[in-house]
Amino acid sequence: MATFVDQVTLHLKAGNGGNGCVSVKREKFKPLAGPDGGNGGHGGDIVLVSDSNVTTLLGFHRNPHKSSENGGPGMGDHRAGTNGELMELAVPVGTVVHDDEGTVLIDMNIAGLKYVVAEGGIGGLGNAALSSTKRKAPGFALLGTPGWQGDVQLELKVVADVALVGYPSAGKSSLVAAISAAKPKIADYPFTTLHPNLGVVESGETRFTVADVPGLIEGASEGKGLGLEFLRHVERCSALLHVLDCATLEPGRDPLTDLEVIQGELAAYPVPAGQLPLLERPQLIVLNKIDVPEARDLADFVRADLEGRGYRVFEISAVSREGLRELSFALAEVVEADRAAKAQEELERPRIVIRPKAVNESKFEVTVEGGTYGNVYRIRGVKPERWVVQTDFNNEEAVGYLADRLNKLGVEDRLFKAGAQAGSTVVIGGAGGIVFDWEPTLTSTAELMTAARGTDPRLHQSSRQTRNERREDYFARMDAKAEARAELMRERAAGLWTDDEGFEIGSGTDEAVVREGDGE
Ligand SMILES: Nc1nc2c(ncn2[C@@H]2O[C@H](COP(=O)(O)OP(=O)(O)OP(=O)(O)O)[C@@H](O)[C@H]2O)c(=O)[nH]1
Ligand SMILES: [Mg+2]
Repeated sequence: MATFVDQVTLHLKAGNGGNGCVSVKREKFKPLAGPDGGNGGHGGDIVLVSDSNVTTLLGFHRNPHKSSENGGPGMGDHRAGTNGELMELAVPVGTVVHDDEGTVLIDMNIAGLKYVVAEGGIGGLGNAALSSTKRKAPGFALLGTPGWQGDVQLELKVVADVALVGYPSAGKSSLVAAISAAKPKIADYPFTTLHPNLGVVESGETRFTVADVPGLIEGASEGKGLGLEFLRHVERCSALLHVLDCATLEPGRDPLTDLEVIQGELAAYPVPAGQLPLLERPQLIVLNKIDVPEARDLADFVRADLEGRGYRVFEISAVSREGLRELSFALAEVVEADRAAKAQEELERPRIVIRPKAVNESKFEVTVEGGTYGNVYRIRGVKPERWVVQTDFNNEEAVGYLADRLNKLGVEDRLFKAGAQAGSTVVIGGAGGIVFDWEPTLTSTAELMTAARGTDPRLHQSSRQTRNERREDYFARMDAKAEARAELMRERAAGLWTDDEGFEIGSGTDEAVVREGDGE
């Protein structure tokens, strides 16, 4: 399917985000008048746009490397860096986008779809934006993150404006060869054409594509021959061109019967939702092989009949090239009209923008991997990984800020739960992620429970009571109190009792006991 399925691998590099700026405002009598470093600009996205005026991926074959603009760096005096310009790449309607593992990212099956295929990097915050009541003049700024970089595959299954349909050996391949520069295989046995061929026709100002496909036979819609396979490929054509063989010697065949059989097959073909049934599209008819005298007679004979049914009819010969000019002009006209109609439709339809599916950004995973020097705790997650990229590790304040952010997200707690201790090896990110020795910050719960290096506090829980032990304690206390109370009562009855604090001891003391028990 070499010529029909157009495939190209794009090497994309979206713009990087600009770095934030560290700057302190200086005034004449106020040398340190607060931070004023501006934010870096965002890198430009690379966006695919399905456009019905584009018919091939040819342009990308010649130029598969695409990169969008970087964001500018932030500057002093609160000046933000410029955002990188977005790059739009127009692709034909029907382009299917795959990632480099072959997973379909999107099928750009209608005009006007926009798909962010490579996201630009995020601009880093400047120190002005990072200042808070706690951190009045940050001595650091965030770095811009790199834009998405990688390969995607574009695959175009259908680019035919005009689909040539007809019986085997009607002369479809010959016709494509005659009106375009395509050089399909031509032979006079059935099903010569095993794969669809595509030819580009230039007629006046108009450039359009014609698809030559394996011949149809009766029963094609039920799977006979190669026809059905082909029909899948012309689902999106704007017009059908029936190629009728006027020189066939096969019994039971003549142009009118052939047309009816082919139309019967086309009618039975289920087009996908949202697309016009094949037979409701413009249909033109060529009566081929009129270089053969009997064929010309037959063509003259059936022409009126076909025109009477409302078709535009062209008598041609793919061999002698008779009638080809008029045919090309007529096809160009039909294609132009269809494009104009589609363009109008596009104008009326709001553009649809599809972003790559949003991952849950605040989620992250901690996994434990065994290593030569003990366990390695790996953190994977959009946010932690981005924050690392944004951090200038030469700047201690910036590293401290990273630790704060990770802590706030709950990374420390999770590390602790996974069994990490002070000094454990922690990696943020996949291969090439940053590696560091973990030092829990003071505010994390981890710190509260952290024990000396080499011990695990959770293994030493003997000092904590079990439920049963606490219950025994409780009853023991109860008994002691009851005993003490009984003793006091005895003493009071004996007139011996004096209370230091002046409280009357009576049944009310029970309350205190109950309240104490609540906490258990
Ligand atoms: N005399 C004459 N022969 C033609 C003409 N067009 C095609 N042929 C012959 O018809 C035979 C079949 O032509 P193809 O172009 O392969 O026909 P096809 O419709 O592509 O056939 P399939 O691919 O099998 O469906 C070949 O031998 C061609 O030389 C024509 O205008 N005049
Ligand atoms: Mg052919």
